Amino acid sequence: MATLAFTKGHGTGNDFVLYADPDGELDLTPAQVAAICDRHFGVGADGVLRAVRSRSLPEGAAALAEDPDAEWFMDYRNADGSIAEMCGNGIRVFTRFLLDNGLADLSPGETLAVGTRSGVRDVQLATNGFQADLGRWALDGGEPLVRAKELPVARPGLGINVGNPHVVVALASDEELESADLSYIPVLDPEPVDGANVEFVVAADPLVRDGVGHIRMRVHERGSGETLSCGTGAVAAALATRYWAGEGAPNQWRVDVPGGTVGVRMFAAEDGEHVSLSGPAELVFDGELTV
Ligand SMILES: N[C@@H](CCC[C@H](N)C(=O)O)C(=O)O
Repeated sequence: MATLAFTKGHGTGNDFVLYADPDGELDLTPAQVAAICDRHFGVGADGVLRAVRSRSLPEGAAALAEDPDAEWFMDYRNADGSIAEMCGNGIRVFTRFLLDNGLADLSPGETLAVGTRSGVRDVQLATNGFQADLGRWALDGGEPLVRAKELPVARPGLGINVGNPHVVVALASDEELESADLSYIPVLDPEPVDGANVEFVVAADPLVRDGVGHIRMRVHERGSGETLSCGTGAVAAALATRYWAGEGAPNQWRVDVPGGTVGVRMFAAEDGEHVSLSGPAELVFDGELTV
């Protein structure tokens, strides 16, 4: 038995249990993660974020090779204990956790390099919290049909990879968005080998105002179920909507999710187009667990 000092935090309602494990001594099992995330018998969360020094875990070697400044690695687990490559809301909450615990510094205009399983991601302070450069993205995963409970017909989705896999589906109205029952896992046909997070999106009316695109979204996350927000999902949803809107569609987006609002921006970088995500990050309380 060990004592685990943890912090509960969230980004637009996507909530996490965070703990510092600088030397990589407390790698929770999938069953332990699932027990901690259980909303009735545990702390309750959509996932667990372990702050571990990149030099202290095998995946950290690739992060340090990519950027020697990536001292900290965000070891992310979904609520069911499964590993995911990336978490867009998580990286902002992770950064807040590092800063508030004196484990890292970040001044305006500076960048904090964070190791993740999808590569090193650069985080900066932003007016609404933090902004993370999620790097390159790809139309990847085809166009599976998506069936969700309470939606009358199957819809074509669009597969997008932003470090982790997503399928984005356009719905016709807010009524459709609200009536979808996401307590059931959406059925994808064909089913991606590694599964996918599924985003249901409705365009605001007007879609673009003052050069900023505006959409509303709900999500069913792989390994966590319906959540109040998914940062990488918001990024995938904005990318898919821009793709569907065609030429002239904006590179800046506001994405409303049940837990709040995040911002998405597409921009040119040396190695091609990158996409960034901005939004709030809050730490709510500290506690101790016996694991
Ligand atoms: N909530 C996250 C995404 C977490 C990982 C996802 N469930 C997966 O399995 O890929 C976000 O804010 O991006």
